[in-house]
Amino acid sequence: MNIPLSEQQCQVCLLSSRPLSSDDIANMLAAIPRWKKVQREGIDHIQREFHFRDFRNAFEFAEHIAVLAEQQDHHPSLLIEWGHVTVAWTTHKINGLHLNDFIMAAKTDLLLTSSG
Ligand SMILES: C[C@H](O)[C@H](O)[C@H]1CNC2=NC(N)=NC(=O)C2=N1
Repeated sequence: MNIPLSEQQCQVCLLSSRPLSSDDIANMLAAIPRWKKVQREGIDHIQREFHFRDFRNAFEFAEHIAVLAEQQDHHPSLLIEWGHVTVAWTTHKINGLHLNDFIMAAKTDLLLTSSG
């Protein structure tokens, strides 16, 4: 029985780890349907835009993500704007997507419900 992504912990990613294949990415995106695969400078990321009523709420949500990132030692790209936070995950060490990125995306979605 698979453990939900949001309940998994990020693993140590080795330099020798290979980025996920397009098929793997497509399969794993099914578990986090609000996220989409994008390219930034030719590198695969998974990205989602969250909407809030103002800047303060956007900033507070981003703060929760920052705490999570420190806990898991896996860090996002965050764009914080009035009413919006755009979150993107990739694994810099391998210049591509890793299971850790999907774990963090699922944990990010959970923050939304817990941070209200
Ligand atoms: C030394 C530290 O563990 C590494 O630099 C971690 C930090 N956070 C990270 N975050 C992301 N997104 N990718 C990484 O490769 C990464 N590496």
